[in-house]
Amino acid sequence: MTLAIDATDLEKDYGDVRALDGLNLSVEQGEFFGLLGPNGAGKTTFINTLVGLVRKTGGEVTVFGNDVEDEYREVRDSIGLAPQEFNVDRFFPIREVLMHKAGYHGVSEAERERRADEALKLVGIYDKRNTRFDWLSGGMKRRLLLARAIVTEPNLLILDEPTAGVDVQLRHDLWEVINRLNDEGTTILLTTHYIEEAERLCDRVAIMDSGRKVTVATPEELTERGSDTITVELRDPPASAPPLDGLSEVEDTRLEDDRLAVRVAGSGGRVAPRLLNALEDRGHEITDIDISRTSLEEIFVELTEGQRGSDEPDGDGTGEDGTADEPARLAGEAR
Ligand SMILES: Nc1ncnc2c1ncn2[C@@H]1O[C@H](COP(=O)(O)OP(=O)(O)OP(=O)(O)O)[C@@H](O)[C@H]1O
Repeated sequence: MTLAIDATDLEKDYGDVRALDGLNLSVEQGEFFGLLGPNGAGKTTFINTLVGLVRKTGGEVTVFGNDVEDEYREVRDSIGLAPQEFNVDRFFPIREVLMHKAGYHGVSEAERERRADEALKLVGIYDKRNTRFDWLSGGMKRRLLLARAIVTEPNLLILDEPTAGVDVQLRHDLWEVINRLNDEGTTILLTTHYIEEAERLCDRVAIMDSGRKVTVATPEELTERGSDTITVELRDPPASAPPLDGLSEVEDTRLEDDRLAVRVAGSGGRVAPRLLNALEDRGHEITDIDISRTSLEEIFVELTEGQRGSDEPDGDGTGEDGTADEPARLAGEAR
């Protein structure tokens, strides 16, 4: 099957700044694909290259087999984009904004109205249909961006930080809508700094840094790459940590009072039974056990931290859009 997105050795220079540095990335049709990376990794540049807002410097990229520059029209008609920035005609009632958008992509007049109403209902702002954009609340503006992206019924929906700065309820509402579209067959490309979002929604994620792909994997595969810590409480703790030579996964053991913390490569759940057996064989009585997993967030930091320090922080404790940084956001965003 033709790939939804296929980028080969993609490059983009903005003067001296190399935003995409030989990016190779492919997204299957029907996938829910996450694009993660610290600020300045090149995510928005990649998206803008797909939709024709940025001209690539080198390499190739196709969307459903169409070259993004030579077959610009076909590509643009197949994509719905909800951008990071609010770039909407501020003075028009939002229903008209959606109808203009549908009209631009060749949707008939009667159909435009139906599509606009359907999209507004889907994102939950139909009662605001006659309100102009700049009179909407921040959360409603995010909903509108999604409505505008889906009004053309695109095969590929691109969401550039769709939930930046929105409250938990709205985030969940948006996830529901996006998930439903994906279930119905729409390919989704999502960039986000919320790790929970990527973990929950995405079939696969690519981690980008400095214009390159660091890795592509399912969220589960990524967390498997980390270390888990098994903490065991012992009734009569020994003076020092017991040797665990038979367990090849063990990376480190620490004894603090009656608690033995054992760091293991991969899944702690898989190692725990053998660890308990080994300890019992040595005569230790176990009174409690706890397994803590490495989070995807920690893996992300590990994979991208080599690049830290190359960007200046934005200095005022807010992201680009002025929304407050939150602890759950990924490294890079909260710097
Ligand atoms: N129009 C532009 N002119 C010059 N440099 C640019 C332009 N747009 C982006 N850049 C630079 O290109 C690099 C990649 O930026 P990009 O916005 O693609 O990153 P990003 O991964 O989307 O970041 P964020 O997570 O902050 O949105 C950065 O160094 C940025 O400063």
